[in-house]
Amino acid sequence: MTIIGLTKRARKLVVAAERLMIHPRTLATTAASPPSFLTTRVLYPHSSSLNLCHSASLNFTTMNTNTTRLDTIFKQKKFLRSKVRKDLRSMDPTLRSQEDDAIQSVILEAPWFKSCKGLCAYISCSALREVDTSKVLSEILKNTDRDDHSQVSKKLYVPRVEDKNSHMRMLNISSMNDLIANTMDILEPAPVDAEGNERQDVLFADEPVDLFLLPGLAFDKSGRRLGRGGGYYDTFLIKYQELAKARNWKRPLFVALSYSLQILDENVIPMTPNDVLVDALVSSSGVIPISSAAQMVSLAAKFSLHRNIQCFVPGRTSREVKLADDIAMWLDWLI
Ligand SMILES: Nc1nc2c(c(=O)[nH]1)N(C=O)[C@@H](CNc1ccc(C(=O)N[C@@H](CCC(=O)O)C(=O)O)cc1)CN2
Ligand SMILES: Nc1ncnc2c1ncn2[C@@H]1O[C@H](COP(=O)(O)OP(=O)(O)OP(=O)(O)O)[C@@H](O)[C@H]1O
Repeated sequence: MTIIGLTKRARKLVVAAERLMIHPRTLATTAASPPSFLTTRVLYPHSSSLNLCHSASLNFTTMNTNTTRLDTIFKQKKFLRSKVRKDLRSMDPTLRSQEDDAIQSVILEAPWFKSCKGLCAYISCSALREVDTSKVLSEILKNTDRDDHSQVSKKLYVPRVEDKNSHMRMLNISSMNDLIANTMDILEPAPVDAEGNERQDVLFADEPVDLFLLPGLAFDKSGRRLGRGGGYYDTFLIKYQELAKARNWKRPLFVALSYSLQILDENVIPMTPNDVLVDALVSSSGVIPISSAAQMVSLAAKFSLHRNIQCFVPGRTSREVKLADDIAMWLDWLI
């Protein structure tokens, strides 16, 4: 890739990134047109009768139609969840463990992970057949404990379910001993630590997090994510996006962890306007960047590698090396 070629491509990405910063990444605001399944006749069963309605009953009919449409989407989600759960249950344990290791190695080596200073991650639950996060978490916590600066020390927040109305908090932990099993048998932090101090809630922290590592049942390469149906994550991600916008913080990267069998064809995962798209997927084959923000990160990583090689190419002029340095700095600033 030439430097000139890179700047042109990078410029396009900046425009895309600016658009991304203006619009939060919910399906309602980012999709140029509704996904095909939202416009099919199946989901608009009463659309032909709408024209015949008296205007006074139009609102009621529209509400009814929307409810029917949502009901259908939730039914489709439920059906898909059962299918993926079944596939996960019959996944070969050796393959699962290989994918767990590969996914975690990809994360630990990723520049966006190495450089991140704060993140929200889930505590994987083997009974739910979730991609394992134990190695990633122990790397993060090892670093917090030892204060060994071989990598950036990271502040870790993990989920705690507060009630059944999709209310979840992300609380700071510094050790796996801070966790206890909840009624769903998922490990989560108690609201107060051993000294009786309230744990820090990421929504009240002075510093932003750069990254979310997200669980889910199914994903696709356009960023759709099917959760477990509680609405906890979508509600939280929207709240965090609003907070970041109000504080003028850079929006964190939303990265979902996925076994290969959980990556479905595009347009198969039904979506509602409240569903939040992810920026990237990590599978055992590597990172799949989706949003322009994620593509920019991946581009910067590739360029930084390219630059390191270019600096040592005999015959490279100091002007070219300087230009490469400037672009790398510019990309660092941008992402
Ligand atoms: N590890 C982890 N922690 C998490 C989540 C998650 O998905 N994974 N959450 C993400 O929201 C929140 C908790 N939400 C959850 C929602 C459903 C189930 C669950 O056990 N679902 C069963 C089916 C239950 C049913 O339908 O009756 C399942 O999926 O098999 C667990 C957690 C917060 N913490
Ligand atoms: N038929 C329905 N009508 C209205 N709301 C529903 C219906 N079925 C489920 N919900 C609610 O919609 C919310 C979001 O459900 P959704 O399927 O988007 O969750 P999810 O994306 O799988 O979960 P999460 O965000 O935790 O990963 C939940 O609070 C759920 O209770």
